[in-house]
Amino acid sequence: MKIIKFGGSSISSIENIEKVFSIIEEKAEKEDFALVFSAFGGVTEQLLQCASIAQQSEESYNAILQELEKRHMAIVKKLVPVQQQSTALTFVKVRFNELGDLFHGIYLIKECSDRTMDYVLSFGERLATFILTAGLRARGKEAVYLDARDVVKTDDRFGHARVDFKTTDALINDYFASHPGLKVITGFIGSTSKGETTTVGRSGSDYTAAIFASALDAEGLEIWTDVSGVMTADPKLVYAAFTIPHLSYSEAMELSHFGAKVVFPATMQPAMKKDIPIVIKNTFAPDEEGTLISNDSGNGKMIKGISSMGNISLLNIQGAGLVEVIGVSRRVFGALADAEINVILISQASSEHSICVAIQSKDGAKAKAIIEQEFYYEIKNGDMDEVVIFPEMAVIAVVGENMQHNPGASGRMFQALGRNNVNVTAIAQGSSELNISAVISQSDLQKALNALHEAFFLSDYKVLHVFLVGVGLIGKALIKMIASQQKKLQEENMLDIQIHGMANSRYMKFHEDGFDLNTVAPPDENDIPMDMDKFIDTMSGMNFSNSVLVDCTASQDVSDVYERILDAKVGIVTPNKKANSGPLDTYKKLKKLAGQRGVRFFYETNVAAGLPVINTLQDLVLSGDHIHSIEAVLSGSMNYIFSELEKGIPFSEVVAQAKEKGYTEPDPRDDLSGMDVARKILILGRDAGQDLHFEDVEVQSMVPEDCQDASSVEEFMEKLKAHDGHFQKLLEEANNEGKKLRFMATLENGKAKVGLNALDSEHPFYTLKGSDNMILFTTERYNDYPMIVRGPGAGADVTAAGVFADIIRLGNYSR
Ligand SMILES: NC(=O)C1=CN([C@@H]2O[C@H](COP(=O)(O)OP(=O)(O)OC[C@H]3O[C@@H](n4cnc5c(N)ncnc54)[C@H](OP(=O)(O)O)[C@@H]3O)[C@@H](O)[C@H]2O)C=CC1
Ligand SMILES: N[C@@H](CC=O)C(=O)O
Repeated sequence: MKIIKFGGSSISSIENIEKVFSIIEEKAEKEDFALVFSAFGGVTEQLLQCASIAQQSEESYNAILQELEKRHMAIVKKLVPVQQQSTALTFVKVRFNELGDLFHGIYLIKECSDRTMDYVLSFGERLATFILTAGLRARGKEAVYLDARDVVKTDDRFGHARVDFKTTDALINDYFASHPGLKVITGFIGSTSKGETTTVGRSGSDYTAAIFASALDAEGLEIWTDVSGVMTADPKLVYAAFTIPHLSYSEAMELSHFGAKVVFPATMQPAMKKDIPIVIKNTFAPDEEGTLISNDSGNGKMIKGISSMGNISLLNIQGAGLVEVIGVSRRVFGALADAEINVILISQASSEHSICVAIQSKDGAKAKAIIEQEFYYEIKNGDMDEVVIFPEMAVIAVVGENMQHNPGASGRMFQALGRNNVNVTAIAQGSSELNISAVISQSDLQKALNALHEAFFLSDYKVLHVFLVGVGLIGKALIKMIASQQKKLQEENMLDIQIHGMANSRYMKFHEDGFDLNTVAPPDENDIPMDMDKFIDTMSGMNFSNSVLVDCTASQDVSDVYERILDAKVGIVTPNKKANSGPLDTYKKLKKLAGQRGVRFFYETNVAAGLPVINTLQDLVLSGDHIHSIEAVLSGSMNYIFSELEKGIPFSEVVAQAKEKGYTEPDPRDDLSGMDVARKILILGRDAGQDLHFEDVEVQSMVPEDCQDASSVEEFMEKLKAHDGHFQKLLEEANNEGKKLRFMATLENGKAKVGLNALDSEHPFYTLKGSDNMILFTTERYNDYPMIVRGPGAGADVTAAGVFADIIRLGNYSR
């Protein structure tokens, strides 16, 4: 025999009741059981509401009561055929008459005692169970209504009465022995030895079910609700949370204590004592496995779930005068207990200098006052500091029986929190090693839960949360590329890349669950006006673990916020060269900060788009090589321009083509002036370990003087036409000597040079074509022949691919 309980949400409507009846009918073919029901969904709350209104001497409770009566009558009429309705309709009518009288009494005396309230609330379960019994009978079941008050005997602590198990067990067994058929039992209620109605506290119907299961030595207890069992974390905060298939009683208790509200600890006690397995099932997804709670912990996973509790305040009681003074804890906890303040977590360092106590925020001010009163003289004498209260905190706890004697859980927990910039204010772990709890700021709660969830349950699976600034040529190509690879990365590389924010210079938009990258369009006037501070605030507000800012702009304003971003332990990936080619101090500061914060700052595409130049150079330096010189063609657009010029196309036209093909900077003057290449050689020099300043780079500009100040790119392109002859002449001069024009950068002896060179056929750059780049590293190890990197060095796809590769690398690093 099993006990099967359905909660209020499972029977909140006719459609749901039909689902419950189908489950019951299917089960009845296979096994023997008794049923326990709660009140119909929402009824208990409405009865409480009526009582509260009536106490204020307002008659408006009548309207609610009438609605309730109508609802119950309507359910009877739907479940029971007309010929059989009279008993159930009469039962409902009589109960509502009684309720009307009761509320009138409360209305007259403006008072509703706990005793009266229990009686009021009992109507919810009695009405629902009676009606459902009638419904089952109408479907041909031999169903018997059992008012639990006849068998569940309690003391008279109204509201949370204690069960007299000896009497109750005997009465239940007698009843079951003498009543054949399917017993349909009211949850939540009992009665005193004098016959007064009582309720058995929070989640009382679950408790009733456990009381019956225990009394009857049932083979199992099933609790059917609206969720598919106990989840690894709160699914509202952790979207990757999943149902835990198997928990021990202790694990379930720990999890429920900290907010996994599927089962309530006290509920389990009677079942636990008799070793009766409890299964949590979902009425709306009956085929799902649910959670089994039994005396063993199931699989060997170290951590079973992560729970949390918000609205916590932390009291810090400290002072030199507390050290080695016996009785301080007794006084602290005695004072709090006297004031009926529940202590959620305690932490005291062995120095005895401070005691931290976590309590509910609502008790914060009172607790502070009480402790300060208790230690009035110590504070006055300076032996103790004033009590400090940290509001808006949360407690998170990782729970699992297999942590016992198994090192590593706390290491993984605090590493995950630290890596995601979550500050831990207090820690507690009992010697049972069933849970490790930490107090953190409430604002970090979601991030912390996700970070821990990933660390313990998805350690092979990583979610990377991308915030993209710059949705132009490169940004758009990047989105397309991620969209096309997203599924493959998820399935084959366990890396889930989601874009949650995007912005251009005018607008920004966000999506908590991640944009659909196949359909998303750049932000426009229907979105939010762009404001970099607000962009960062929204990003921080989303509080994701593993976030990365991807800057696909050429903007100084955006690179100016990198310090803030890294400081907040958010990684950066960027093709934007502004930060690394700005003041040397900034370059150094960003590198240092990324190291200190343990986050990644990747900028492979700063030089030669997707070609592996930065990584190669950094690996050379890290492995102890010394860079003697760098000789390079670093501009895809300039190489394209000067190689296409050879085909006899006018200079201004090839510049337009380079722009059209996406090789140039947003403003092609950045390329023609040599600035873009100057930035690149500066970055290479710095990554090679040299303290280079922009002034150390000698730059030859190709921008004709009268074009430099053109007020727009269009005007510049127009003005350039007048100089086609000049560039044609340069080309002819080179060609006449059997040479080709290449725009190059060199770095040697701490000096960099950028400019146009005529090179003969012996030179490695002579054969370069289109947007090719080529970089020759002459180093201590690569001395006789330089190390060479060559390939297309500009263009939307190769650049986006480089940015994408950096993003993936960053995702893999944070595993
Ligand atoms: N093209 C290439 O081959 C390569 C390019 N790069 C680098 O990639 C970066 C992007 O280049 P590309 O895509 O061609 O440039 P685009 O001009 O096509 O796009 C730039 C994007 O940045 C946005 N933007 C500009 N300023 C801001 C700001 N202050 N705040 C928010 N968004 C801003 C623009 O918005 P809006 O549309 O509103 O102006 C636009 O969406 C540059 O740094 C470039 O040097 C690096 C390697 C190769
Ligand atoms: N404009 C640049 C591309 C990005 O760095 C180039 O021409 O190489």
